[in-house]
Amino acid sequence: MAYFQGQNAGHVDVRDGGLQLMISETEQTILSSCFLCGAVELPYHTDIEKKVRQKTGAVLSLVSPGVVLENMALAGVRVVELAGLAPAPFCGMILADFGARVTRVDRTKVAVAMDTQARGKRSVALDLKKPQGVAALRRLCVQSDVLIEPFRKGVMEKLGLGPDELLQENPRLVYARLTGFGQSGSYAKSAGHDINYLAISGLLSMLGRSGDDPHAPLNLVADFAGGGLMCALGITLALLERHASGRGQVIDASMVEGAAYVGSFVWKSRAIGLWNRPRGENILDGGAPYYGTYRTSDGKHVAVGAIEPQFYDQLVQGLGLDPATLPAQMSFSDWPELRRVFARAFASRTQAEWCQVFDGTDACVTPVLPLDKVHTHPHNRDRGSFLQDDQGEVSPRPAPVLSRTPASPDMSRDPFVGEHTRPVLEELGYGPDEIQQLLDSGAAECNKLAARL
Ligand SMILES: C[C@H](CCC[C@@H](C)[C@H]1CC[C@H]2[C@@H]3[C@H](O)C[C@@H]4C[C@H](O)CC[C@]4(C)[C@H]3C[C@H](O)[C@]12C)C(=O)SCCNC(=O)CCNC(=O)[C@H](O)C(C)(C)COP(=O)(O)OP(=O)(O)OC[C@H]1O[C@@H](n2cnc3c(N)ncnc32)[C@H](O)[C@@H]1OP(=O)(O)O
Repeated sequence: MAYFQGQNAGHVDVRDGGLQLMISETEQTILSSCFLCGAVELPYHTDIEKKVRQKTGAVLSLVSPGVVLENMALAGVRVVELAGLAPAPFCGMILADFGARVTRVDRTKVAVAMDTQARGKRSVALDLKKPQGVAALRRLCVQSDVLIEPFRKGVMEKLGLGPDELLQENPRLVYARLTGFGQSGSYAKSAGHDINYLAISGLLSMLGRSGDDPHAPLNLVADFAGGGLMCALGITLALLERHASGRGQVIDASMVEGAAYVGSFVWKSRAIGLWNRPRGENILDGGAPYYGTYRTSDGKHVAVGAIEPQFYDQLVQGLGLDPATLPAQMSFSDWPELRRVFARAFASRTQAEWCQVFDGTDACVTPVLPLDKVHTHPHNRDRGSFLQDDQGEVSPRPAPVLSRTPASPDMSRDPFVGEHTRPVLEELGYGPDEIQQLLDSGAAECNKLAARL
């Protein structure tokens, strides 16, 4: 534990292998591994935080008289994310939020990155159809802990970048393959998107209103819950296991299976009769009048989840209804009538008025908030559940919150394609002439932020 008592730090510079803190005229070097372990007391300085976080994934927190440098959970983990569509970028963002250094490999000759989940990442542009581009990626993977590849089965093998090759060169590599259908099976080489994977998982057949066709909930379940998030879990598990074995492994992350796994409750609760009615007529799929949404007099909505009798009683009371005049809560055949009674009641007041009635009770009634209102709702505001980045964009904070080493997402602007090609190639040991040759051949591309005219 290195202390610098009471100094007003000049600034910090992070070099490979340690932190160099220039304090007034004295330069102090804190030798530590890249995996900054433990805590280091440092005098607080405004720009230290951003530099240290961006370079090491460690987070500074202000304590008197200095700051404590705590690693984020994934500090020191080096991730290569091959640019793909929504799921892989989400996986990369999760890892970056929790301290990993994520380098996204973009295609060259691409004006704008498709990655809208790019915070905290670096971007290198390599043409993997050129041998030098493949060679650069191989060198990057040798010096990395994780590779996330978002392509259909067989693409990486065609490029000579399959698991056999890369794990041969780096046996510690966690090689994550995020696909829709997995690395085997008759659909393995087929194109698809979230809704296709959700359909094959079985879950889509359960989603939708009574009498309507199956309806996918955005592209949340297969792409994100069963895809990017499940892949991040697999990577974390493999990294944990590597501490014991010292070896990497291949992760076959199929979004069909990830979505189905997320939905295990549906399979596991059929025996208790939770899903034995047609789609949209069960308790949790929109069938029950006490588990759904209702329009209020101002055209907004409230969500009702009053399942248990003791909560249902508070719902009825808050609505000002006489229980004696209502059919039994679990009388399936009376659910349409009960829904009409609730709908009439909710339509008599505004959303805000119903919040005054139900906030603080156990009636399980909450306002349906639009995206641009969630961060100002008192509950979310008090917890800081949504963040505003340097560009003013609001988005969810990383979850879950770790008490001692919480995620600290980088709130600066997203990288543009090829922004970090040169520094990354230098880190890999390429000299100026070699880098120039890569650029001249088109195997790599460096881009600078276009001047704002
Ligand atoms: C529902 C979601 C989809 C969300 C995506 C949307 C957010 C966006 C989709 C379309 C966008 C809009 C559109 O682009 C038009 C506008 C453009 C404008 O600029 C912005 C606004 C737009 C409206 C734009 C807005 C949005 O961005 C969109 C709406 C999902 O379900 S995503 C999940 C998809 N599935 C998977 O990820 C499973 C695994 N992957 C696959 O199965 C396949 O990759 C996939 C997705 C089927 C695509 O197949 P494809 O044939 O295209 O590729 P692959 O077979 O994987 O092969 C990759 C080839 O690329 C080569 N390659 C890769 N990296 C490099 C490199 N650095 N250099 C050179 N070459 C490279 C690789 O070698 C492969 O080449 P080959 O084909 O020759 O082997």
